[in-house]
Amino acid sequence: MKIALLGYGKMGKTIEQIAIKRGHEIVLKVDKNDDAYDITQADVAIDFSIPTVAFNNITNCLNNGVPVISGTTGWLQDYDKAVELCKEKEGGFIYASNFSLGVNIFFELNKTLAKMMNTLKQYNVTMEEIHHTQKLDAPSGTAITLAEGIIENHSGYDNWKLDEAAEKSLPIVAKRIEDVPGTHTVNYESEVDTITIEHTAHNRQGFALGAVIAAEWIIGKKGVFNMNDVLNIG
Ligand SMILES: NC(=O)C1=CN([C@@H]2O[C@H](COP(=O)(O)OP(=O)(O)OC[C@H]3O[C@@H](n4cnc5c(N)ncnc54)[C@H](O)[C@@H]3O)[C@@H](O)[C@H]2O)C=CC1
Ligand SMILES: O=C(O)C1=N[C@H](C(=O)O)C[C@H](O)C1
Repeated sequence: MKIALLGYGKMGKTIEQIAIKRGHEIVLKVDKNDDAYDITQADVAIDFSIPTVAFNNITNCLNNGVPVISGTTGWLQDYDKAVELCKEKEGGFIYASNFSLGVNIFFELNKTLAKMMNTLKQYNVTMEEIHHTQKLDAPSGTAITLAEGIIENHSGYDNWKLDEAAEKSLPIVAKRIEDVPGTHTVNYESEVDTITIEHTAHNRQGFALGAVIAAEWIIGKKGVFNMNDVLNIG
C-alpha cells in the first residue's frame, strides 16, 4: 500500500517505521511549509499534523479521491463538514482521538462503568489527562471522547469543562509533563471510597500501529468510520 504521511513529527515518524515493517511504502511526507503537494500518488493518507491544518489536509484528500485516516486532535469544530464532504465525494474517512487498541478497549470500559454508576449518585466523576509539554491542545482528544462516553451513559452529567467544576459538568484536569506519551484517569469519588480506571501509554507505538491498521482496513471502503468499525468492538 502506498501511504502519504501528512505531518512528519513524532507520530508521522513512528507510523513510518511501523508501516515499512508491515510491507508498505511511504510515497509522500508532508510537513510544515510543504503546501503544494500531490496526494493522488497515494492509496491512503494518514494525517497526524496540527489542529489548524488538519481539516485542510482532510479536505484535500477527499477532493482527490484518497481515503484519509485522521489522528490529529483539536480540530473537531470542523468534523461535521469533513463528514459531509466525505459523503458528497463518496470517499473514505476515519477520525479517532486515539488509535491504540488499549485505549479503544478503555473507551468501552469507561462507557460500561458510567452505565453502572448512573444510579449511584453519591459518586462524583473527575478526569485527568497528562501529556508531554509540546502538546498544542487541551484537554486531549482522548479525554473528550471519554467525557462524551460518560455523558451519554450517566444522567448526572451533560457537559464537560476544563479545570472547572459546575452543576452537571464533568471537570477535566489537563497536566503537561515532559515526555509523557499520554495518561488518562477517570475517578468516581464518594465520601467512603474511590473507583479509578486508568490507561497509561508507555510510548507512541500503540497509536501508530492502530493508525496503520485503520489505513489497511479502509482500502476499498466508502464511508465515515471509527475505530470500533476497524477493531470490531463496541
Ligand atoms: N489519534 C491518536 O491516536 C493520536 C493523536 N495524536 C495527535 O496527532 C497530532 C500530531 O502529534 P505529534 O506527531 O505528537 O506532534 P508533532 O508536533 O511531533 O508533529 C506534528 C507535525 O505536523 C507538522 N506540520 C505543521 N504544519 C503542517 C502542515 N501544514 N501540514 C503538515 N504537517 C504540518 C509539524 O511541523 C510537525 O512536524 C496531534 O494533534 C496529537 O494530539 C498524537 C498521538 C496519538
Ligand atoms: O498529543 C499527543 O501526544 C496525544 N494526543 C492524542 C489526544 O489528544 O488524545 C492521543 C494521545 O493521548 C497522545
